[in-house]
Amino acid sequence: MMEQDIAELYKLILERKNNPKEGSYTDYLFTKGLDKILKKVGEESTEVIVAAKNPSDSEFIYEVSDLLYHVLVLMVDRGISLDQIKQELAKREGLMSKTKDRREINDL
Ligand SMILES: N=c1c2ncn([C@@H]3O[C@H](COP(=O)(O)OP(=O)(O)OP(=O)(O)O)[C@@H](O)[C@H]3O)c2ncn1[C@@H]1O[C@H](COP(=O)(O)O)[C@@H](O)[C@H]1O
Repeated sequence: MMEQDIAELYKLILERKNNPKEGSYTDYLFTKGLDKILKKVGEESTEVIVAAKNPSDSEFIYEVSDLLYHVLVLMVDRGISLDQIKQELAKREGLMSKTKDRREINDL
């Protein structure tokens, strides 16, 4: 479900990139360009770090959502798809399980 929602948001952001919509914040970011998007990713990352130290779950969830959105905007701007991230993670899954097996062998 979560994966689907993120894919839907990615698609909508991509749609904004391809068909700019007046008044859209996403469009504003694409118009400002990469440096502005990077600044937002930096700011939102800091806000996640601050919120993580605060006991309020709702603030943390809010800031993670902001960061996630801005990272998706960055990916679209750089022309990177969700599938490319999935492939990288899947590759690691294979590598990690091999590393784990090796560790288990060394532990014998
Ligand atoms: N998920 C988001 C989302 N998360 C955060 N934001 C915006 O990110 C901004 C973060 O707030 P800040 O105070 O840090 O920034 P700001 O002062 O508004 O603006 P800056 O000048 O600092 O960039 C807010 O304006 C939020 O509206 C988002 N804007 C859009 N979306 C989704 O993106 C899709 C496309 O929406 P439009 O951009 O409206 O077309 C829709 O599904 C939206 O729900």
